[in-house]
Amino acid sequence: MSLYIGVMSGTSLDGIDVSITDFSDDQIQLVAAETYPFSEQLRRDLHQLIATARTHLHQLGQIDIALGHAYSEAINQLLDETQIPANHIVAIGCHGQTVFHAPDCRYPFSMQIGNANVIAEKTGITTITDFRQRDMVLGGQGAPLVPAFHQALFHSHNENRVIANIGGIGNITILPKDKKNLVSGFDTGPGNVLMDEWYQQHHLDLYDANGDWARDGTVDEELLDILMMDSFFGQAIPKSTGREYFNLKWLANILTQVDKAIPAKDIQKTLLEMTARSITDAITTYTEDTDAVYVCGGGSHNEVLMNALRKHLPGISVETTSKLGLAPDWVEACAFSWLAMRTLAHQAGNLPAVTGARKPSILGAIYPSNINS
Ligand SMILES: Nc1ncnc2c1ncn2[C@@H]1O[C@H](COP(=O)(O)OP(=O)(O)OP(=O)(O)O)[C@@H](O)[C@H]1O
Ligand SMILES: CC(=O)N[C@H]1[C@@H]2OC[C@@H](O2)[C@@H](O)[C@@H]1O[C@H](C)C(=O)O
Repeated sequence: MSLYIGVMSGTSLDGIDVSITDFSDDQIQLVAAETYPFSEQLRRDLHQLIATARTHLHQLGQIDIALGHAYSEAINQLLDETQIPANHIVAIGCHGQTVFHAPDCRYPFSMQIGNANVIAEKTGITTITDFRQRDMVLGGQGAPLVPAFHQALFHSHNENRVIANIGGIGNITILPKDKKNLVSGFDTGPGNVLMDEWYQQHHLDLYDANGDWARDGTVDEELLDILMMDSFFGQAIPKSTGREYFNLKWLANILTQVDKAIPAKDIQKTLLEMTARSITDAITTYTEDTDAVYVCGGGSHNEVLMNALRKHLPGISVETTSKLGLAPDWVEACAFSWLAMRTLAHQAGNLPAVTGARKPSILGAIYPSNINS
């Protein structure tokens, strides 16, 4: 056994995904996975930090350490539930919580918090984090990073595949069956983030389960046209984005350009349609002869969204990654355990064709355990 842990808490702030994967004998086998909720306080602090992009350094330090403890507790809980001793785990790959992603400024950076000193100490397991910034030093976007894992796990010689992750933000990986054609991938824009934020304005829950609220709404074509005019959608690749750009302020600004009152659930349905269209436009623009699209991330549970994707991709099969043997909720966490494995093996984790980096690079910072070493 060659067991690695992956930890992902993504842009949706819906919790901490922890996976245990076995990479022995060149296989990629999910052993166990679970999502653990943030405490209400931590979720609120993270949300405020991300939504306002403002903080005191003291508070930032506190949230960084608190999140390190929350990750450690989640990891230790999964080890407890599975009865796997910590010293059977080679390493943890922890994505951390993105609080700001700025790939296109003078000194590009991507800030993930969740202190890895805490994780290495509280779990007794070597921890790897800060996966994005080395790629950015090399001129890359630092994102998306999962395409290399998608290639390792999901590439097929018989089928032209696209993997579509629909988390808070959406991103696709294009996997041509002919290996001579390069694997590519990029962020497509908002996944669930705007739908979530709009839903939270009108309900007490965090998201529109199964798309039930949107289901009864009607797409407002005028609003959709304005939403789709955003320059990010037409921007050349490589590209990546985040909540610092696509957020309620962005939406409010666009709503002022529509000279009429639109019912809230019609806005929800229009946001859903924008997510679907931005993904399917990206697929039709950048691929030829796609046979199948496999969806992962929480958006795969939204029936209305899945049907919208199908409507815009006639003749192409649209399923979830479960069909390929890995449930959609665990793809990102597994990807970061795989990236940790690559780092320890001194192998590159980024794909320059995806991020735009000048060359492949080993990614991440290693925080060695005291117990295993
Ligand atoms: N049953 C469901 N019905 C509809 N939507 C759902 C359901 N379950 C999850 N989601 C959506 O998926 C989101 C979480 O997705 P996921 O965990 O993939 O995002 P993330 O990892 O935080 O984001 P990212 O990939 O951008 O980092 C929720 O916020 C919600 O919008
Ligand atoms: C900066 C950042 O955290 N980006 C995330 C986000 O969520 C989806 C999309 O935007 C993707 O680019 C990336 O996450 C995945 C894990 C990635 O790097 O592939």
